[in-house]
Amino acid sequence: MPDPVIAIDCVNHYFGIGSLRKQILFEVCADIYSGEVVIMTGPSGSGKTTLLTLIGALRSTQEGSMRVLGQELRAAPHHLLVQVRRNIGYIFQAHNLLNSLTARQNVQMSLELHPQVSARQARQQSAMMLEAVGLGNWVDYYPHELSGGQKQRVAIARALVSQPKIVLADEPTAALDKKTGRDVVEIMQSLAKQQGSTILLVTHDNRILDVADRVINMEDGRLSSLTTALV
Ligand SMILES: Nc1ncnc2c1ncn2[C@@H]1O[C@H](COP(=O)(O)OP(=O)(O)OP(=O)(O)O)[C@@H](O)[C@H]1O
Repeated sequence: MPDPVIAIDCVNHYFGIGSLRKQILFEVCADIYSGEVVIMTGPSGSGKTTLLTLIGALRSTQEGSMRVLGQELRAAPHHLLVQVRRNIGYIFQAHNLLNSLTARQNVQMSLELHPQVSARQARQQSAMMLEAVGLGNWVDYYPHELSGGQKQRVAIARALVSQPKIVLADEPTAALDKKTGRDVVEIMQSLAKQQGSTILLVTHDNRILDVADRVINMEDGRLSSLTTALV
């Protein structure tokens, strides 16, 4: 068995201090391997987003071990966290596109963290990625000129253009209708399979569970045993 790209061991997490301190995650353990599409489900407030932000090196791991791409994140210095983040594509429910930039410029932004990619290559790769998500005719449009589904596709293109080893997606279909939501997830799945990326996707949307290789469930801060593949 190869090493997991994400190895979570006995992670606890707390919010608040003093008498307000509250435990949110309880002894969470999971191993996620290269190329896997894993969906995390669970009730609102159960701790899914918290876990995703810990994996994404966006929040400090307090207790336990969180190894991402071979790097221990707990107590890691800032520059190592930044290095890990460069290998992760993030897709959040609020797509966070910059309104003053076109679709292509929004996508291109994530390549600016990669100095080995020239500006010309970045422009070309961004346009190609938008083409891949079905927005070839929309590269020069601004976010306010695009529909919710189109904006979400721009966010996917932005997350995938740098060929990240890991894609973390939090409710990527929440604002979308059934068909668009499914399209968006299938695009993510096929692009990630082509690039060999690992996808961890949080969703309440039962209709997309079949794209997963595995489904894991969070309840009251505890990750329940992994179910076998649904496909
Ligand atoms: N910054 C914070 N400070 C204090 N409590 C927080 C903070 N962020 C989240 N929480 C609490 O932690 C718990 C887990 O929140 P989290 O967002 O991880 O859940 P979730 O499973 O992603 O929920 P949802 O499906 O509604 O997004 C909730 O009780 C929430 O109120």
